[in-house]
Amino acid sequence: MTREARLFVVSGPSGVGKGTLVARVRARLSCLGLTVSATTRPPRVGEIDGSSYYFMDDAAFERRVQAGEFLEWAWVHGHRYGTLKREADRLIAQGRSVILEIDVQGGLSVRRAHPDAVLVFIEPPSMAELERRLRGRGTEDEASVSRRLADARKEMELARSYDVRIVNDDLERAATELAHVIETYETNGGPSKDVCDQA
Ligand SMILES: Nc1ncnc2c1ncn2[C@@H]1O[C@H](COP(=O)(O)OP(=O)(O)OP(=O)(O)O)[C@@H](O)[C@H]1O
Ligand SMILES: Nc1nc2c(ncn2[C@@H]2O[C@H](COP(=O)(O)O)[C@@H](O)[C@H]2O)c(=O)[nH]1
Repeated sequence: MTREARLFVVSGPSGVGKGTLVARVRARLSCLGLTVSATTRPPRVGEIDGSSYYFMDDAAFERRVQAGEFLEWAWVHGHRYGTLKREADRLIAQGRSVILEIDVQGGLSVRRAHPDAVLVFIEPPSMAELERRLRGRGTEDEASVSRRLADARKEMELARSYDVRIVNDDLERAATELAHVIETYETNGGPSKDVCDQA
């Protein structure tokens, strides 16, 4: 059986728990790659350039857009965010499946470029719980919380275009569901053990 890498897009409103879930799943499926995005958003305390994001100003981002370096990019909550082609290509070249943790506009662009990508939407148990998580994280000022909650409603309307929807209620249960989705879609295309051992 031929074994090939797959692209998995994980989207959902800001604060729903995508990063937390993906970290859990990667601890279980150690071969899974995760792209580091580029953004014009200023770094938060503790974020590291090249690891959390590639932080860049508008001019640098625009130069990369013009040079065709992005697999996808979008305006999200007032800033630009994008996946550099080389980020995904580097991981795919290693034969590993790859997760892109990106917004819905970006997810739909990825599907156009890679029709076999699997799009997973993470939903909050309720809007009240989403707000609690976003505020509880302590990273956003009041204006940013309001903007992200307003954007959340629009993003959730696009969830129906996604292949799979997972409610992140109980973290452990949701992580098991996401890991199961990835393993299921990888059945005919998962990376070989050799690839994972070398990753
Ligand atoms: N199932 C859960 N139950 C309770 N709290 C959760 C759960 N999942 C994540 N959280 C918490 O919610 C907050 C937001 O999570 P996280 O930063 O992973 O969200 P995100 O979707 O990646 O956000 P963003 O898109 O802004 O990067 C964190 O404080 C995290 O600990
Ligand atoms: N289209 C893209 N969206 C992205 C990418 N990386 C992140 N994101 C989205 O941004 C929001 C906000 O992130 P934050 O770090 O400022 O909280 C996040 O929810 C993602 O949906 C990307 O490369 N492309």
